Order: sequence, then structure tokens, then C-alpha cells
Amino acid sequence: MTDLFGRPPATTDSYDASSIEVLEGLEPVRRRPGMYVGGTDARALHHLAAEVLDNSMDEAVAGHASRIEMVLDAGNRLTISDNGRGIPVDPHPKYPGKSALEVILSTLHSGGKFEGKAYATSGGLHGVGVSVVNALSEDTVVEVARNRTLYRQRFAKGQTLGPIEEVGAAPNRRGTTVAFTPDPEIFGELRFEPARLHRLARSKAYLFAGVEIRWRCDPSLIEAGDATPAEAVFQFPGGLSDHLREQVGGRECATADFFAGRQSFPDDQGRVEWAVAWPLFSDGGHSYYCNTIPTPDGGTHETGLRAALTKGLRGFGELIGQGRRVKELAAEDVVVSSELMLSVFIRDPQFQSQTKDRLTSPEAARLVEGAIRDQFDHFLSDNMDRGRALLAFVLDRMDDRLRRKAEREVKRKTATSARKLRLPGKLTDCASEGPQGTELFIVEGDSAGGSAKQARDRKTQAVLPIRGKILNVASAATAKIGANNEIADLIQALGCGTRDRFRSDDLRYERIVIMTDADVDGAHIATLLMTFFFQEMPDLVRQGHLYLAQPPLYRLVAGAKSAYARDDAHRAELERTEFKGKKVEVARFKGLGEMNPGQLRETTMDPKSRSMLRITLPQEYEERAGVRDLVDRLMGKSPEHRFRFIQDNAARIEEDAIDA
Ligand SMILES: Nc1ncnc2c1ncn2[C@@H]1O[C@H](COP(=O)(O)OP(=O)(O)OP(=O)(O)O)[C@@H](O)[C@H]1O
Repeated sequence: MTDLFGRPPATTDSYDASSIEVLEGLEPVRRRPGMYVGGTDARALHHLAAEVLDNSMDEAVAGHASRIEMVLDAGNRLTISDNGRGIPVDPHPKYPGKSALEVILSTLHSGGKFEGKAYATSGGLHGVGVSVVNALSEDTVVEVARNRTLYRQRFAKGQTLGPIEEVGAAPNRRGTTVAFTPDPEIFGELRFEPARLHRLARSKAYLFAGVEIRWRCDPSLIEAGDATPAEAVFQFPGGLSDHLREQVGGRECATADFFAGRQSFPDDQGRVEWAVAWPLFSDGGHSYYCNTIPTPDGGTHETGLRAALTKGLRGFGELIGQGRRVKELAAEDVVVSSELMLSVFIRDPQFQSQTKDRLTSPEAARLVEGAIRDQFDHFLSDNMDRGRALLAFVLDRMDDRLRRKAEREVKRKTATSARKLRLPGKLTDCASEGPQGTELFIVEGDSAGGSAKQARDRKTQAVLPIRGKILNVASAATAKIGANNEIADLIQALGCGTRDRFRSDDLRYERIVIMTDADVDGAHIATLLMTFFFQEMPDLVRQGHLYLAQPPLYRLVAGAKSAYARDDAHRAELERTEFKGKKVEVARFKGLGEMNPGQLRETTMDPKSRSMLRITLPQEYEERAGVRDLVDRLMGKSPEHRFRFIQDNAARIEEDAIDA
């Protein structure tokens, strides 16, 4: 007998106890970093910073620290310190000869947050965070100032380099300082990004009004065009409301005031803070947190908030004689279009997974609903006009939803027929009935899709997020094209059929807009999409329905004056003309998701202020060679053709620019 590779099987004798490995200490973390930090990419690298910062935040939330500092130096070394109690340094009762600090840093599942004695509501619960950081760093130094003495211990790749030292007297200092350099053996060339760390520090400060967070980095680390400051101090006495105000920007909302507040749970079970606004013309973004940890997938605290808002509005409807209307009101009518932040602090939280993306503690739903419901009832009835305005707004959303539901059953009328048509689940459709004046934005990635939903005009603009690189139709067989999910969704959303079955009367939108990041990946995705249209729906392109969005690359600010620049040339031109002689701050947008919804709308989506390119099929090219050849050149199997074509025609496409 042989194995898959034709080799004789190993004898069973050799599979004995000696082949069972036990990984000691932190070795498992270095072998499988993905299990602990979700991978070895930039996100995982920044997760290390979050782990250490979360420990300092836990110390602040427990009332023991008021100041946290995060410093990034030129050697990719990150130092995070707080003025809390300091990690205990006395010998650990279970491990004689080792300090508690050493046990914490070099053993998984060691910590002070299991029992809830040292911390009431903490983000940490597994006791692995800082040991994982230690395991994945080439050099870690922890300093603790406690009992008027400064202690220090050093580690490398998870190994202790020596016992804890007493460095000297520290009469005026207390707290913990963790300094670490991520190990290039694990993370390769990756470096901490100032912008990401700065954002992380800032968001933690919003979440806990009682803390001041200072941020500093070596100025040489800030790339040209990146507006991240090299130094900043964050303290937000208004907590979440301060942040929400920034998110909403200049958008008009259903009520002039936000619904925001803080409330403790009964019996010392924790507390909740929230801020909600209802922008009139765009969808909102939602952020949920538990013990300052982001829970992007929501969970039981989210359920509680939805219930409080929905029941509150139903109750108010009944109060003002709209009882029958509000019967059908659903949570999604109240929540989907809102801009919302919710942060809870509870004891012993349960999450769905190691990465804490979703809260599952059952009691959170009841606690949050109870705490918010009363205050929401007051918000609605203390000022009846405000209550009425909000109710009218959510009833409109409800009507939209019910109408869409009815439409899904009998589909939107098109000029030729009232066909039955199913729409893809990912599509966020516009409310308008016919195609006139409507636009479909095909957006790269779910997160940019979310921003686009917030920035769009709900009436006329629809959003379809697509994930990653779509299939290259030019080199794929027809069967494969039909089976590809992203493409099937796109065809369904457009409604007009492909190739011989293309019917322009059935096209469900007047303009189809490709909106991708202003980087190389974005350009590639846009080219793949254009190829799809050239090959499968050339008439759609000929009839002028296809557009390319032009998100800006830079934002220039000098005093009260600001402007956006498409590219480097445009930026240089603005600096030479409008901003001549001024000290200009330049921020670079790395992707669509980096812009806030107000900026995205103004620059890229709002017909009144955006600029777009209309894609045309070069007439003489078609006459000479035909579309097929064009497609081959763009996307076929010979890259050198593709390159030449894009270069030759870049100018032409630019010339066809229109300001829609
Ligand atoms: N800055 C700090 N100040 C005081 N104690 C700290 C600090 N950082 C860590 N600790 C102590 O070290 C313990 C272990 O921290 P670690 O980050 O490994 O896990 P955790 O925070 O308990 O849980 P998780 O793995 O979920 O992050 C904490 O529970 C706490 O007792």
C-alpha cells in the first residue's frame, strides 16, 4: 500500500507518544498567530496595540487611571502607559520564584478579570491579550511604578530575559508602561501606521469621558499628504455625543437635537451610553461597543436599543391618535436610517467569539431596553413637535419599506412589461419608481458600501456593494460567468439582460456608476467592471449609461478654506492658484471608506457638486476593430496589449469627461 504520493506508509510503531507534541509557554502563539490575533496582516499588527491600550482603558474605566499615553517611535516601537494601579509585581502564590507580572506576560490565561473582583466591567476577559503581544514582539519591556518604587522586566519573543528588577525610587509615579516592537519574523515588513493608531486612541477617548489620552509619534513617520498630527490630546467630556456630532456633520436631521444620554443599570450592574440622530436624506452608520471593545456585529445590547426605540415610537403614536398606523412599525424603520452609537459597560460580558465581534450576554438586552426606554419616552413627549417630526419620519421609512415589499412581489414597472424580478439581497435600492433620474453605484467592498449608503440620496440613488475582484469575464467561459455570484447580482440589479437578450427599456437605472478607491486595486476593479459592460452589455455603454465616479485623493485646508483634489497634478495646481502663499494642510484619502459620509456625498455622489466621467466606446475604434478586439485588449490574456491600450486611450477617456 502507498499513500497519496506513492510512498510506503510509515510503520504504525513510529506513531507513538513521542510524536505527540506539547507546545510550551507562548510557543503556540508564535506557531499560529492567526488563532490569537486573526492573522499576520496590518489589521493583526494593530490588534496588538489595541490589546495593550484596552488594558489601560480597563484600568481607567475601573476608576484607577485618568491618563493614558501612546507613543510610536521611528523604530516601530510602541509605548503605552497609564497612571493606574500598576500590574502586580509581588511573587505569585502559585508560581514561586516568579512575579505576578512575569506570570501575566508569559502565560496564556492569566489575569485579574475572571472573577470581577479587581475590575467590575472590563474589556479583557480571557487573560491572553498582553501575553500574546509579548509572544509576537521581538522585544518587550514592562515598567511598573507601584509602592513608590519602579520595577522593570524584559522579554524577547515571549521568553523572559531575567527576573524582575527594582530600578529605583519613584515617589511621584504610578502605573504601567508596556513598550514593544512587533517581531519582523511574524509581521515581515509591516509597520504601525500613525493614522490607524491615532484613530484608535481617539475612539477610545470618546467611549469614556473620564479619560485623557495623549498621542505622539515621530514626525518622520507621517507620510507626505497624511494629515495625522504627530501629537494630540483627546478628552471628550460629551462622550459619544461629541463623536456623533462629527459624524452627522452638516446633514439635516429629523430632529434638531440628538437623542443622547447616559444611564446606570440597577444594582450596580453597569451602565449604558448612547447617541442617535436621524439624518433626513441618507442612511446612517451604526457603532456598538461593550466595555470599550467594538462589537461590529452588534448583539444583545443592539437588540435592547432597537426595542426601546421602536416601542417608544409605537407608544408615542398611540398617544397622539396614530395607533393604527404604528402597528406595522418595525425596528428597521426606526434604526436603519439612523446615525447611531451605543456603548455599554457590563460585568462579565459574553461574546460570540475570541475576537469579540458580537455581544451575546442575554441580560444586556433587558438592561439596555429598560435604561433607554424611559428617557426616549421623555425625549418624544417633552417636546411634542419634536416627537411628531420623528414619528412622521419613521412612518415614511415604514411606508417605503411596505411599498418595496409590495413591489418585490409584483416588480417595479418597466416601460415594456411588469415582469417579475427578484432583486439581489445586497442591493440597497432607491425609492423612485421608474428609471428616470436614478443611479446605481457599484461600490468596492462592504465598508465603502456602508459609507455610500450613508451618503446617497435615498430617493434616486441605489447602492450595490461588490466584494473584491470580480471575475474577469474576458478570459472566462460563459458558464463560469453565469455562475459567478457578484456578476449574477449585478445582472439582476440592472434588469436589462445581457448580450442578445439585452433590452435597454428594461434597464432599471438611468446611470450606472462604478465607484472604486482611488488606488491601484480600485483601478483594477474598475477595469474588470468596464470589461464586463463592454463584453456583456455594449449597448448600455454606447447609449451613455456607464460612468466612473471620481473620488478625490486629497483634501486641502487653509484656515476656513478647503478644496478637494483629484490627483497629484490637480493638487499642485490648487496649491499654485487658489491656495497660493497659504499654509496648507493636506489629508490623503486612502479609500472611499476614509471619507466621512458628508465628504463622500459632496465630492463623489451629489449631482450638484460631484464630478464624474462618462465612459464611451471610441467610435473609430469600434469601426476599425470591433468591440471584441477591444475587450481582448483590455482584459484578455496578453497583459502587454492591455497596458498599451490603457496608455493609448487614457487621454481620450479623460477628454470625454463630463460634469454630470
Ligand atoms: N495596564 C495595566 N494595569 C493594571 N493591570 C494590568 C494592565 N495590563 C494588564 N494588567 C493585568 O494583567 C492581566 C492580563 O492581561 P491580558 O491582556 O493578558 O488579559 P485580559 O485583559 O485579562 O484579557 P483579554 O485576553 O481578554 O485581553 C489583566 O487581567 C490585568 O490583571
